[in-house]
Amino acid sequence: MTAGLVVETREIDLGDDLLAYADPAGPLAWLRRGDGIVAVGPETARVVRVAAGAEMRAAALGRAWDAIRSSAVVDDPVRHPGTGLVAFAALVFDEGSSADSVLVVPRTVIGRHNGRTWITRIHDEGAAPAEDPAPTAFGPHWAGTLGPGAQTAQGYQSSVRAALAGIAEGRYGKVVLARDLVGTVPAGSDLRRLVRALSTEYPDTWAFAVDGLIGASPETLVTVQDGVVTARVLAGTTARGADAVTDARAAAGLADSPKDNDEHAFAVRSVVAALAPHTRALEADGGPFILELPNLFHLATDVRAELSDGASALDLAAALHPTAAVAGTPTDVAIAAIRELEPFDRGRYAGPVGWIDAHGNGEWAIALRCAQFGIGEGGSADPIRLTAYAGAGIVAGSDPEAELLETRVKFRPIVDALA
Ligand SMILES: C=C(O[C@@H]1C=C(C(=O)O)C=C[C@H]1O)C(=O)O
Repeated sequence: MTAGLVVETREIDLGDDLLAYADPAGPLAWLRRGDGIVAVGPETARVVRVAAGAEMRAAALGRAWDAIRSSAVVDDPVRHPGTGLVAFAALVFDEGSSADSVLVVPRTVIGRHNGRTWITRIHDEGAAPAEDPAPTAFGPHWAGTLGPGAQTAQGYQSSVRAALAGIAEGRYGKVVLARDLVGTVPAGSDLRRLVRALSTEYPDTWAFAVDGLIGASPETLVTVQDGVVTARVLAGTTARGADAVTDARAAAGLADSPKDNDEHAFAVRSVVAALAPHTRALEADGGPFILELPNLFHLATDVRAELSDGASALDLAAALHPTAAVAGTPTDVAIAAIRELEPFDRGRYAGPVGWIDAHGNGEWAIALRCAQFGIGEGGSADPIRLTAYAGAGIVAGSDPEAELLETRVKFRPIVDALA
């Protein structure tokens, strides 16, 4: 193990756009309505990758993070969640995935919260701290291509029918099935443009970019801020209407749908059960409310609690994952059904993505409405490959065609941003 890290946070004035400081080829960012944290440039202080193995990957990352933070010397007069030593991370959905779970400590981080902006410099003991950061102009606009992946539209509907048979046989109550789209973006594309487009178009989501996983998730897996824990459960979805009348009808239909309310109740129960051992004064909103996104409506429930055992945001993300919103119920049977019915590896899609600081604060979303870019995979002249994913919860009464259409609407943020 190398020497510890030296960390220094200071308040500074920054322009409006934190993304302008990020690495165009591999942005590292977590943003919502302009607030959040962004790594300056490509340089990192530590990168931990965990491949499939005997140990749960979140536990391995947690241990690595404990070692990094316990040997760090931190000077942080700002003392705000996300200041001081901080890491971005993205974890795989399925422990058996051939993708890595990853934790990245950048060399320089800038952040903004409620009008305060700061910079954190992180370097090895004895090394020089990073220079003052400078924004770089965005590269030219680019467009990507996207087409069918391993799971075609036909294949998806067959998998939904197979899941309905599994539900009818009583093997599981709910399973979330996804499909994939694959494509490319031109070599040298400024990927910050995608992050910016997603965060502008979908302001009520977490826009994230971690190790090539880029998306805009409406679903908060968990946040921890000075001992307060929150989560936002989404399950139950319908596309927005084309005009005011059909839009209102769609929202009312969702609110009244027994199928969607059942599906939602499954998901809320799984979150409450996972948080209960680590919290007290756990409150889930009375009934679900309708969350309005530009492309669809979701049934949503906000959960809030006080941390009772000192668990970190990463610990809680690991305890919560996979929720019924992205796996199904019972969890282990649903995971087995996903392995059988999805002809691709989810990688980090539907896994936890977020950040953690040295005090255990953090914000984590479920990696939805996203694509994994193969940054650094080919030569610098090769197009960058990407895989996008979207899924839908299958319960008794689900219609294969309606579920296919739901995935199409969920792809829209990424598809539009690549057009
Ligand atoms: C699986 C996805 O979304 C999840 C499934 C939902 C549903 O089935 O209604 C709603 C929100 C998410 O929890 C996805 O976006 O890919």
